[in-house]
Amino acid sequence: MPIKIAPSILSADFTKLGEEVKRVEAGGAEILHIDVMDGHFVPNMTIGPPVIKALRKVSSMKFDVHLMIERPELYLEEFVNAGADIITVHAEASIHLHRLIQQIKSMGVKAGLALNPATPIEVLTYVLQDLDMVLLMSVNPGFGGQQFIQGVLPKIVALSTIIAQVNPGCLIEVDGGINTDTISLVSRAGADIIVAGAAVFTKPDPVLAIKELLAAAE
Ligand SMILES: O=C(CO)[C@H](O)[C@H](O)COP(=O)(O)O
Repeated sequence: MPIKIAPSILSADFTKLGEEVKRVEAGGAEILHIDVMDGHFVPNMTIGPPVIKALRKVSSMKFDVHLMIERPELYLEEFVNAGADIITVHAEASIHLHRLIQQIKSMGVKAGLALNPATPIEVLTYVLQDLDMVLLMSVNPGFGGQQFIQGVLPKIVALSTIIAQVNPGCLIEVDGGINTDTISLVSRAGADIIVAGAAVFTKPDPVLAIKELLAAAE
C-alpha cells in the first residue's frame, strides 16, 4: 500500500475548522487525524465528541481519532456515535488493554493502540493480533509543532518486522514532528500512515503541502 498522509487538525485554524477539513479532503486526503486531549493524560486540552460530530456532517474522510485521555473506556461510545472510524487509545492509559481493545472492536470501528516514545513495543506482544493499527508517537504527546525524536526509527523498523509475521494487515502510523526532511526516514523505516499537523495546516496551501510531503517520502 502506498503511504498515506493523515492531516492532523491540531494545527488547523479552529475558527474555520470545517473549511480547513473540506479543503484537505477536496485535495485528496483520505484520513483525518483528530487529537483528543484531556489535560490529564497529556498537559493540553483540545476537542471532544461534539466537534467530531459537527465535522462528520461536512466530511466523509476516515476519522482517525487519537484519544490522549485517561479512562478512555468511559467515552468510547460517544466517540463512535460522533462518527469515529478508527479509535486509538494509549497503551499507557489502561491497565486492561485487552479488554479495552475488544470493547472498541465490539462497537464496529477499527482499533488502534498508541505508544509513547519511551514505551517499548513489547507491550504489544499479546494484543497485536487484535489490532488494526499501531500508532508510534515520534514526539511526546500533547502539542503540535514539536521536534521529531530520531530514536523512534529503530522502533518502527522492529515493529514492521514483527507485524509482517504476526498480523500483516495491521498498519503502522507515525505521529509527531513530520516534515519534508523527516518523512522519508519514517517512510523507509516502514510507516504506512504518517500524521502531519504543523507541516500541513500552518502552510499557506495545505493541499500543496501534502503533495510535497508525499513527494519527499518517495
Ligand atoms: O498527537 C499529536 C500531538 O500529541 C499530533 O498529532 C502531532 O504532534 C502532530 O503534530 P505535528 O505534525 O505538528 O508534530
